[in-house]
Amino acid sequence: APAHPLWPEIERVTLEQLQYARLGVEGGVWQLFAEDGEMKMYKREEEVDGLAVDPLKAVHTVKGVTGREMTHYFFSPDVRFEWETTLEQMKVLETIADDTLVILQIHKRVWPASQRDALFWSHVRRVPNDTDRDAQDIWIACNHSTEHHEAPSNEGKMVRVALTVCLVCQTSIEPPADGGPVTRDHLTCKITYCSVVNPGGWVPTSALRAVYKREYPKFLKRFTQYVKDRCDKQPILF
Ligand SMILES: CCCc1ccc(-c2ccc(S(=O)(=O)CCO)cc2)cc1[C@H]1C[C@H]1c1ccccn1
Repeated sequence: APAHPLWPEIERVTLEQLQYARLGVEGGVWQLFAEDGEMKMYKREEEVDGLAVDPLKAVHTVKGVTGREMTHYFFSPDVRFEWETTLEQMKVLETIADDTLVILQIHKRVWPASQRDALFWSHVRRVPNDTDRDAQDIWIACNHSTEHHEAPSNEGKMVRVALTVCLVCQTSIEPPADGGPVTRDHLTCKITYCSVVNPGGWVPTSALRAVYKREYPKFLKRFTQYVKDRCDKQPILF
């Protein structure tokens, strides 16, 4: 593993997020707040110092793509502006490895919140499926707030959010009955997207919850459609 000061935290948080995502939405603590076809979005209403920091968990099933493809496009900074509509600026501050970056993002102002930025490490990895041997490997992309000497101290111009986000994907293949080649029609990707965003500065709780209710379903729907469109007619990446 690369000898980088962040590496132990990246390893720990990524594996913690994988376990957290795999818990699903049991326990009756998750409140379904949005549904669109296969996509189901849940939240828990929590406040930290009077700030709404509502953990979010979404589950979705997408046909025709693999978990590797889904997490690749989520991780890749080169395509982020294609699907992330709330992004205003983005800078890769450090490339720790080809699967690990430090990124500074400035998000568009989302009324009534003032403009915010997010500084986080971003990591993507394949995790062998330890429960079901003949299943495909699991892929996880994880973004977690960090400090970085390269990040311009925005002299109080911007409020910095704290976030932990993961996208966990499990691919299944239903091989064609006639023994023919596996095509995208035989692929199903089960996705769990988890996010906890601390807005970093006070936002009216009801207004922030209205923003989440509007932005998160739009975000996940747009992102997954973007990946389907990108992968269509392309060779499958397992
Ligand atoms: C006051 C807080 C503003 C605010 C800052 C940031 C984010 C946010 C940042 C990163 C990620 S991601 O999943 O890592 C994809 C890479 O961008 C998702 C969400 C969300 C909100 C809140 C506004 C909500 C929202 C939710 C979903 C998409 C966009 N915005």
